[in-house]
Parts: sequence; C-alpha cells; structure tokens
Amino acid sequence: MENTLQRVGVIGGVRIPFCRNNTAYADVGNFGMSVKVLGALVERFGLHGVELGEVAMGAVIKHSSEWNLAREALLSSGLAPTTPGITTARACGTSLDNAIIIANKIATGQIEAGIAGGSDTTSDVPIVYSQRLRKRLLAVNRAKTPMEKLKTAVRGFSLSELKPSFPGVAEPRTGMSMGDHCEKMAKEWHIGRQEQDRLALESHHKLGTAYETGFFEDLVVPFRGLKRDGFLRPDTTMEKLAALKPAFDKSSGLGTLTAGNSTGLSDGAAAVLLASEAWAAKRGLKIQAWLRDAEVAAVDFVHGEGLLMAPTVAVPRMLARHGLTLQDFDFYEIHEAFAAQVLCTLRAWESADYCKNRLGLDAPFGSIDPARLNVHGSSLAVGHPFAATGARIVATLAKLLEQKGSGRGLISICTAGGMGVTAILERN
Ligand SMILES: CC(=O)SCCNC(=O)CCNC(=O)[C@H](O)C(C)(C)COP(=O)(O)OP(=O)(O)OC[C@H]1O[C@@H](n2cnc3c(N)ncnc32)[C@H](O)[C@@H]1OP(=O)(O)O
Repeated sequence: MENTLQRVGVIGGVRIPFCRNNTAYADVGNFGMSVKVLGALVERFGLHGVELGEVAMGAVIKHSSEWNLAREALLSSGLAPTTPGITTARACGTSLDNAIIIANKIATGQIEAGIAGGSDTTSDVPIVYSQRLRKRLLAVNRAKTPMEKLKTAVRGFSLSELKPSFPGVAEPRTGMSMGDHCEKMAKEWHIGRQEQDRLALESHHKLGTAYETGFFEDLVVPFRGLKRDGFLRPDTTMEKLAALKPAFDKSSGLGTLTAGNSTGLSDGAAAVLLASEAWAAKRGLKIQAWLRDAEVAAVDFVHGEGLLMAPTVAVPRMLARHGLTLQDFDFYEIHEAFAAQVLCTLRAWESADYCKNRLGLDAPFGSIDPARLNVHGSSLAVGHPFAATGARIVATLAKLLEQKGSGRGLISICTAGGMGVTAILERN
C-alpha cells in the first residue's frame, strides 16, 4: 500500500462583516451566521447540490444544542445533504485548524474538497445554572405524575439555585483574563503603550484602505445591513487612542492594554473552500494558493510562560522542516488578539536569549519587514469572533498571494489555553 500526498489548494473564502457584540447580529447566533457564510461560498463557487468530502466548522462560545453545528448549517446551505460535517473547537485557532483538518484529508486522498470555517457570537452566550438546579429539573422531567413533579420542584428549593453562571474570557487554570495575561506579557517584553497604539492605528488605516480599493469585494458578503466591519475606525488617531484608559491593569498606573489596542468582543463567521488540483480543474475553479504545511504548539503558561506566546514556538518548528527562515515570506498574517501579542511575538524572535534558551536556535530567528505584516489590517480593526478568525486570515492571504502572482505567506494565531496554530500558504 502506498500513500502519495497531493497538493491542497485554497479556492477562496468569504466572511460576513464582523461586528461588535449586541449590535447587528445580536439575534442571529452561530447557526444563522454559519449558514450565511456557507451559502455564500455555495453561491460564489457554484456548489448547489454538490457533495463535498467534509465541512469542518466550529464555534468557541456555543449552546449545547449547537453540538452538531457544521452538519446542521450545511444542511441549510445548498450543499448536497450527503455532505458530512464535523464541529470542532480550538479557541481562536478553530477555523485555521479546520483548514488543516480539511487539507490533511485532501492531501492523503480521503476527500477531494471541503470547507473549513467558524463562527462566534458574544451576544447570545450559553448561560449555565447551578448543578443543583440542573439536577432538580432533570428529576422533575423524570417524575411520572403532576403531583410528583410539583413535589420534586419545590422540595428543599433555595433561591440560590437560580444564580446563573456566565461564560468569560478567563483562563480556568489562572483565573486571569486573556487581557490580564497579555498585559503581563507586555510588561515582561517591555512593550510600550505607544507602539501598541501605533499598531492598532495602522490596522484601522490599512483595513480602511483595503475596503476603499475593493480588496474585500468578493471576500466580504453584506449581512443584516452591514457592508463593512463594525469595528473599523479609519478616522482614529494616535491622540484618540492615547486618551483611552487601561482596560485590564486599571489601578497600578502601569497598564498599557486599552479598548483601542485590544480586540473587541465580536460576532461573525467566515469559511473557505479547499480542494485538490484535480477537483478544482474538473469544476473550472482556480487555485489562489497552496496550503503547504501547518504546526501547532503549546506553552506552559501555568508555570510562567506567556499565555499567548505559543506561535513563537510553532513557527520555527514548521519552518525548520522546510529549511526556511523567518525572512523567506512575502506576507505575515499575525492575528492581532492584542497589539501587545503581536509585538511580544516579534520581540521574542529577535531575542538571542529567548531563541537560544526557549526555542533551541543557534541564532535569533530575526526580524520581519513591517511593511509585509497584516497588509490589509487584522483583528484589531476587523474584529475577532474567535472561531472565525482563522478562515478570515486564510481567505485574505490566499487572495493576496493570487494578486501578487507568486510568493509565500505565514499565518500565526495565538489561542486561549496557551496554544498557537500556524500555517504556510504559497503560490508559485
Ligand atoms: C487568543 C486571543 O485572541 S485572546 C483575545 C480574546 N479576546 C478578548 O479577550 C477580548 C478582549 N476585549 C475586551 O474584553 C473588551 O473589548 C475590552 C475590555 C478591551 C473593552 O471593552 P469596552 O470598554 O466595552 O470597549 P468599548 O468598545 O466600549 O470601548 C471603550 C471606549 O474606547 C473607545 N475606542 C475603542 N476603540 C477605539 C479606537 N480604535 N479609537 C478610538 N476610540 C476607541 C470606544 O469608543 C469607547 O469610548 P466611549 O467609552 O467614549 O464610548
């Protein structure tokens, strides 16, 4: 038995405009947003009634009723109902991981084509009640007679059982939010407020320009009256950003992360179509770029490593397999969870000490050309519906490479739980 790996092409992606929570998509939810982006891909690439090998979708914040989100959404998308779906989650890396899942299946010949995507809502979050109340409700449900139900409902009932528990952005092992962790990283790597604000400002300006020049015309499908991302502020200035108060370290006087240089709580969805060369050719579809390789790493943030530093580990490991250096890229798409996360990552790669002692490299991994970083803006200006960000980035980078004609792009996404998901796209 022989396995011949085949190349995996990115055909193209779409997303709905991302927006602030409790605004345009407040009553849509993961299902509605996922159906919208899958339907848009079906429309764009003529996939009505087509059976794909797999649809991998995910959401980080989802209701228990959405356990089969991918399959349920594809059944309303126009794809053939015989298309299977898998629902996944790896925090902010979810839909890049889904692209990797689909790519691996295509590469090994298990499937010919598939869709990777994700959605998230911070408007309609699952609210959980106490275990005591849940047990009581299940017992009421099991009770056979109305009298037995009533007695089970009221026996020993205490009002405290009604106290709801809301999902948060705190790490279960540290109790600290992502922002608290990133603030700690910023202090450790001496990342100043001004450089964070500068990165945020540039993200807004670059995204604004990309909309003006039509880059997103086929990538962003209007939804619920929105044509552009709700977070976009092309008119923001360093002065406005400097006036914002620290959002996490509020009292020490040393806090540098603000609402302006952190991603906002977002709603949105994105999806991307991947396929083998033969499948694409058969359907007359062009390949924008090849998904060449991927790597996932984790850091020990419980015992002192920076929570969002895992991409610093994953990228050198991935590049070493191909004899590539950090400088061998035309585009760098580094997810802007916080401006400080991007800046800590870049600083770590420049640090001889970190590269030797943590990454095991003989020399610093080095610097990148800032003009090649997030050239059309990133999550600070676009927004960050956790599970949608990876597919957004794959679609953006594939189109950038198609427009350039040839070249190589690096994707780096940090996630909750101290993980990093990274990948290489290439066009030649
Ligand atoms: C792996 C990962 O990706 S980790 C990342 C995961 N994501 C997170 O953890 C989410 C982090 N973000 C948050 O928790 C929240 O968005 C916060 C705490 C940072 C900010 O929350 P809020 O205070 O509700 O933000 P809000 O949108 O109201 O903005 C606060 C103020 O800043 C202003 N502001 C925000 N961005 C800008 C900007 N770019 N330019 C100018 N002003 C701005 C707003 O207008 C607002 O001003 P106002 O109070 O006068 O109305």
